[in-house]
Amino acid sequence: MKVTVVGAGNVGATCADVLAYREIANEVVLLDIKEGFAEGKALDIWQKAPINLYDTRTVGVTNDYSRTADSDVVVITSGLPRKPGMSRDDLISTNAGIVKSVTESVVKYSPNAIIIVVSNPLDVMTYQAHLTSGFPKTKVIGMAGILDTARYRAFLAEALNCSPKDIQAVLMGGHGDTMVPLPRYTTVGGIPVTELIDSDKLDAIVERTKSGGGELVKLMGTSAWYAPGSAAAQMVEAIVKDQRRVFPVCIKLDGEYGISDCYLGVPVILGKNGIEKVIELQLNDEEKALLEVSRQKVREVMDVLDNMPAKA
Ligand SMILES: NC(=O)C1=CN([C@@H]2O[C@H](COP(=O)(O)OP(=O)(O)OC[C@H]3O[C@@H](n4cnc5c(N)ncnc54)[C@H](O)[C@@H]3O)[C@@H](O)[C@H]2O)C=CC1
Ligand SMILES: O=C([O-])CC(=O)C(=O)O
Repeated sequence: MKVTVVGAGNVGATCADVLAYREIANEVVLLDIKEGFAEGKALDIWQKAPINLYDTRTVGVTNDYSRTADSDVVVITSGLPRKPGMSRDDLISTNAGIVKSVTESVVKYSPNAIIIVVSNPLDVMTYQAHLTSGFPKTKVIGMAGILDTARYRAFLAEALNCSPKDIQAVLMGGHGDTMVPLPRYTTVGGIPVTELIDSDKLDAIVERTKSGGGELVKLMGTSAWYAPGSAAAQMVEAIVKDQRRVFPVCIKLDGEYGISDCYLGVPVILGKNGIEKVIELQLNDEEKALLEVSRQKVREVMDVLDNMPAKA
């Protein structure tokens, strides 16, 4: 299996590293526009192989897409990260052009790839890549839900003083402050979380999750990369090993949840064909209302893209 990661910055290099040391792919091509940058990162990851004992080949290239030819999966992380004081949506004018040009080059050389978008604003950059690629919607998907649920699970594990491994959760909606964590679908070793924690504490964790990306931007001056890079690698793994994992993933909705023509995170089964199935939960009225707020927010940013020149 061959995987390309576009963008050798913080998230892209972390993703490539996880793909390599966990031997998720046979070959990982890391590509960046900055001369020598991806070559250096890929060489560094390769030089770690004798220490960490893996044999995935990592190759770095500067903008040479011919080297990415026939990739099974392509992860797009190229684009600006936000700085303190910015929202993810503020990145749209720069990142839409980057995601568009990268997608054009990717599809030229890997017409059968599954594309995982990471660049922000995530839901709308998934829209951009879907539009530009012309691929079926099951093969152009966005990474956010695994990261957002991981943050939620990590916060819960801390509050309950238990292993994060035992916390199962699902979250829906856009990758922004209107995301919809779902306590009703959260369990700890099979026990409903609501039986283990006060509702005030749970509400505080839900709120912290929603602004989890911003918390890290404030601390570091740029956005997170360890958990995002690992989350993208986990999606690649589900696809290349046809694991049929159940994850929240951003896709285009066409009637599911009563929503059409919008890119949002929903639980899916992820396997060798990309999205194998969208899982439709029986949301209650409160959850439906929260999802509708999130849909409206993403739709507003999709409209911004729709009004940008040459979006397709
Ligand atoms: N979906 C999610 O949950 C997350 C999304 N992100 C997003 O991922 C993106 C990358 O973040 P970082 O890796 O921290 O940024 P970074 O600045 O460390 O890396 C971005 C890389 O993209 C490269 N690049 C720019 N234009 C390019 C082009 N046309 N072709 C190839 N490479 C190009 C840059 O040279 C740079 O090396 C940002 O948009 C960020 O907001 C970050 C974390 C989580
Ligand atoms: O917060 C950001 O800008 C990056 C991101 O999407 C995240 O870490 O959730």
